[in-house]
Amino acid sequence: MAHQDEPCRILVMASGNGSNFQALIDAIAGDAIPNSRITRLIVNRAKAFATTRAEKAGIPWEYFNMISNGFLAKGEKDETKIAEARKQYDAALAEKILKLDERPELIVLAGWMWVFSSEFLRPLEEVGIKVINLHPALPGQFDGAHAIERAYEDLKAGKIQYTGIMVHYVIQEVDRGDPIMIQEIEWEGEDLEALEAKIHEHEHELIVKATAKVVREIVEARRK
Ligand SMILES: Nc1nc2c(c(=O)[nH]1)N[C@@H](CN(C=O)c1ccc(C(=O)N[C@@H](CCC(=O)O)C(=O)O)cc1)CN2
Ligand SMILES: NCC(=O)N[C@@H]1O[C@H](COP(=O)([O-])[O-])[C@@H](O)[C@H]1O
Repeated sequence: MAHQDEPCRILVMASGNGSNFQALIDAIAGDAIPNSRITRLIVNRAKAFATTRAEKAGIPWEYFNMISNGFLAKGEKDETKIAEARKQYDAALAEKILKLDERPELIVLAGWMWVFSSEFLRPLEEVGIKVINLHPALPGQFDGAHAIERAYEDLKAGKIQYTGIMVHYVIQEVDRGDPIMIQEIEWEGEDLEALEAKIHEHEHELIVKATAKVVREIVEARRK
């Protein structure tokens, strides 16, 4: 448990552009997320631009990938081997995080495109590390990857009248953890590219507000 007045240690995980990671960097610098520090970025894709953002912000980062780090041979198609490799990768990733000199109090998945098994989630839960995720859909609407594209198809088909985004706690069931913050987003007939841009703008605000809320809860819990 961190000392009462120490900054809340946040570890961010990303797989791509990292614009939400950047929103967190900027929010902490501008005190929109008070008394916090991003101690590390972990990416699972070598070309994730999030690493450039980390470099510019002076945040340590590392690349950790199931194939590149030797848990599965490239091109392996055997489902049993893949399933076992995923578990070993997840367990190793959790162990890596738990062994950090600066163990995080909060992990934020900011465009982390990898489904975690209990081999990752359980060891972190056991020591009280919270894991939260930004997802570009409303609870129970479009779980999983490519949510915006799927929402767009249903909007065009008139199956839904609006979409939204959320930040939620991460449990094993993908995108079914308790929501922390939810925001509905109107569709005004724009095309997919414009809708994605609008959603991303709202995401950059929501991830900051939701992270700040969880940080407050963490800091308050230290005092108990
Ligand atoms: N156990 C959980 N793991 C993750 C959660 C979660 O709620 N529970 N949230 C996701 C983030 N996410 C949606 O918000 C998500 C990301 C990726 C995928 C997915 O299908 N990934 C594939 C690989 C896809 C690719 O590499 O392009 C996979 O893991 O095999 C689904 C949902 C983060 N993890
Ligand atoms: N299922 C998870 C998922 O789809 N996450 C989405 O990845 C994007 C990351 O953007 P970024 O790399 O620019 O932050 C964001 O739109 C986020 O909601």
